[in-house]
Amino acid sequence: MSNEYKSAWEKCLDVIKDNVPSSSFRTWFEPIEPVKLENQVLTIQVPSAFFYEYLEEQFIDILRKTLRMVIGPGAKLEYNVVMGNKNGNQPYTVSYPTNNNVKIQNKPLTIPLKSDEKPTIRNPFIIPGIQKLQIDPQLKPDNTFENFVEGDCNRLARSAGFAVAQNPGGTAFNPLMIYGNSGLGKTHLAQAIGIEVKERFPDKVVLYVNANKFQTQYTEATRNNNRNDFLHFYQMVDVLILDDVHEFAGKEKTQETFFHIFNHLHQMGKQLILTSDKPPIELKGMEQRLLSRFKWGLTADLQTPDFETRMEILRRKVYKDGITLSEEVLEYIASHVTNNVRELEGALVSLLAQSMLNKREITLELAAKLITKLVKNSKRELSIEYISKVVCDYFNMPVDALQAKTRKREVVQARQIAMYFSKSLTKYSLASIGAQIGSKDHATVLHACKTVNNLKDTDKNFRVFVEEIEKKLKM
Ligand SMILES: Nc1ncnc2c1ncn2[C@@H]1O[C@H](COP(=O)(O)OP(=O)(O)OP(=O)(O)O)[C@@H](O)[C@H]1O
Repeated sequence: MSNEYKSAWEKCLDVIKDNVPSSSFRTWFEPIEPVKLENQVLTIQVPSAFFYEYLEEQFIDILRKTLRMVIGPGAKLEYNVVMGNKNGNQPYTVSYPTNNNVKIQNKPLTIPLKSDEKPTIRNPFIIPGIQKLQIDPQLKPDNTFENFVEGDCNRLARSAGFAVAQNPGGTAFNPLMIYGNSGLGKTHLAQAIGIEVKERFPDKVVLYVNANKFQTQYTEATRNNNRNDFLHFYQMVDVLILDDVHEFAGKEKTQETFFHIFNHLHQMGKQLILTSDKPPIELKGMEQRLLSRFKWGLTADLQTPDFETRMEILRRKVYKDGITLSEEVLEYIASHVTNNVRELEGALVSLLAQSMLNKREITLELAAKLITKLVKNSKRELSIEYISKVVCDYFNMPVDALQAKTRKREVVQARQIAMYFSKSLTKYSLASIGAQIGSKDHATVLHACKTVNNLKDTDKNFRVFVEEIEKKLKM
């Protein structure tokens, strides 16, 4: 008698298993625990509010029919939803009835709340007002394969990406990790895969998110006790594109959460696409178990495009914008802006803007004048490694000294200056800088920046060091 609820639920599972895809069964039914069966009301426990909603939204018909078959025509379902506790870590459960008598289409995507509870946040990408769970993939429509110029610099990454798009989750390239310096097309290529998947398989759930946004969402979810919802949301995605994964450096909790999402998706045969500014082996401040997973699939780099590829990128852009430009002007741009596709596009845009503003034809002279200025003023992308090297050279110490666990005054000072310039001259986060310089946390970097600012104001010698290093860095 006491185990009646268990055997009833097992019978239900036998029926459900034959009627839903096996991946759905594993995700949405295996985690359910039967709790009790009283007066034909079966209570089941689900891990989150989101889980409850999803079952009600997607599986209510099969649940209802199965319960009636197994328990009888008067069968009803009730949920115990596990909630995070606002004041501590102990989870607690809240009971919800199923919407047995309510038409699902009319049911809003919210749960009845106790008066003192704040509404739980739904997943951040759902398009409001649409009842069926739909996700805006967050892809920029121009970032297609068609608009991505192929060259020796990107051939491997592009073909791997294309293969993944034909058969997401079904190739050996899982995860596909695309890495390369800034402005070389990582985001474009990763999104091209997403766009192609959506075109070929419109029902697949594709999602692009950059690491910073993921981190912010995770922090919000933790603050609002919605971590389970957050996890479940990401675990539903078929193709997850995570851009700039190096931004996770030093963020242990976020890495841990992503690790679970990664494992779940990979196990379920879902596709992961990651981008980074470095190959996994050079990523600092990342957990080893995460790095080893990054290496499971294919790691492909994007290199600086050669002259021909740069010319083709310019020609396509000019053609797309309906502008005519002489080959010699294009050649001038392509031979002077060499490191970065974003800068190449930027140079072209500035040239067009100048010519429109001054109502002047774009001649080679105008191009030469503008590009010389642009190249001279273009801020070189500084890396944390480069900054560390310049600082250590200045103080005549080996660059490894910054990583040493020492409190020697000169090392601490050099480390603080390297942190200060990394914060002011790169777009890395405090956590990422700390992870790369001496494995410190974000608070240490913040403290370093404050200390350097203070000493610049109060200590003349120190100010001279900082100014001289700054000159070298900006040379
Ligand atoms: N092979 C290419 N063909 C056409 N356009 C390209 C190509 N590579 C890059 N681009 C264009 O260059 C610009 C910068 O590319 P993207 O933003 O993808 O670079 P990224 O490597 O992700 O840079 P970051 O690391 O700074 O985010 C975009 O406008 C993109 O469309």
